[in-house]
Amino acid sequence: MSGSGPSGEESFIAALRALAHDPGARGLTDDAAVLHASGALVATHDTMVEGVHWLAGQDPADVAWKLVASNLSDLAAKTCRPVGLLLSFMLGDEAWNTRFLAGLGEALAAFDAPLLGGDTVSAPFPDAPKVIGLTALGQPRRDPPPSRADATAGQSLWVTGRCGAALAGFEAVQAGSDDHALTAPYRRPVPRLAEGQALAPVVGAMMDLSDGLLLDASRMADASGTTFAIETRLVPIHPALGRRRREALSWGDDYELLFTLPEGAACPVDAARIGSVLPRGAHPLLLDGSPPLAGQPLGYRHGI
Ligand SMILES: Nc1ncnc2c1ncn2[C@@H]1O[C@H](COP(=O)(O)OP(=O)(O)O)[C@@H](O)[C@H]1O
Ligand SMILES: Cc1ncc(C[n+]2csc(CCOP(=O)(O)OP(=O)(O)O)c2C)c(N)n1
Ligand SMILES: [Mg+2]
Repeated sequence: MSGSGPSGEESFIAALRALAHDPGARGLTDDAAVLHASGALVATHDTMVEGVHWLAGQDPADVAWKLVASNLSDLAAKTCRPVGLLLSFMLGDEAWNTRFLAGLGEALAAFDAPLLGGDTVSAPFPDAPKVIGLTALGQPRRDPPPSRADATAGQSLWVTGRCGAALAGFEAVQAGSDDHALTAPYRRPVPRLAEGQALAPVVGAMMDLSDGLLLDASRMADASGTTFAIETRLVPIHPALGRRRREALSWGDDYELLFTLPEGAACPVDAARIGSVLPRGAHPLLLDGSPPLAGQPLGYRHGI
């Protein structure tokens, strides 16, 4: 250590040590973590950017929670239990770092996810927009785990939860609401880990939603070379979005599971049947029998 007291980086890593109990983390004192894997490992990474994924004034504890939850949602879609997380963190002021650590600790405990390591860097100037990332590793219940490409004609199409819950929460946060039940789906989404694992024996294709049901469904249809016929009235919608169904289906940030089941198979988790898989036609999606109107966004896409 140079200088007198600990740096922001050293203080932050010291605080992280209290959250990194897994022996593989080596007390966050080594160059790298060590995993003893038997069988397949699933790996995913998601980045979050201030102003893109969260509002500047939000509680950093919620930001930490959502970073963990959005990554674990990808693991859930591959039927995994989490076996390790690696955090990429940009330091803020002391209060920001402290609240982030609090939310991180809550999420690690809630989802039984071991923190194994990561990296901590300074911001280039005070109040620079933050960029944070997380890598998540998981062990799937099934090998190979389900893919986005595993949908076949004749299967039924299902989704967990209610679309539009995150948009309703986002608008409430923007409006300064302190209604925690309304804002929670945006601030603190809960990854469908138990559902993903319970679906392992029976599921066909599976993916997690993040960019909006319509865009993600069209990606799954494309990946599997099929067409998805969705009956939009069957999609559960958050009551606050009752009159804005199309937005609820395309805004995104609802970390739910979209999956297919063999025709006639019973669904082992709480989910809604929203349509069926057809042989590939001219379009990836049919909504109530017709392709979506051109020019209306299907979901959230970066860089446009
Ligand atoms: N910068 C990158 N480097 C390597 N692979 C990437 C990068 N960005 C995205 N991918 C890969 O592209 C695929 C689609 O990514 P994405 O749309 O972000 O998936 P998800 O919605 O599940 O996070 C994934 O396999 C992901 O790993
Ligand atoms: C401040 C703010 N504005 C807008 C949104 C909406 N939004 C931003 S990114 C995104 C989609 C999910 O993020 P992405 O990086 O595409 O996740 P991935 O698909 O890689 O899991 C949504 C719905 C938000 N979450 N927060
Ligand atoms: Mg991604």
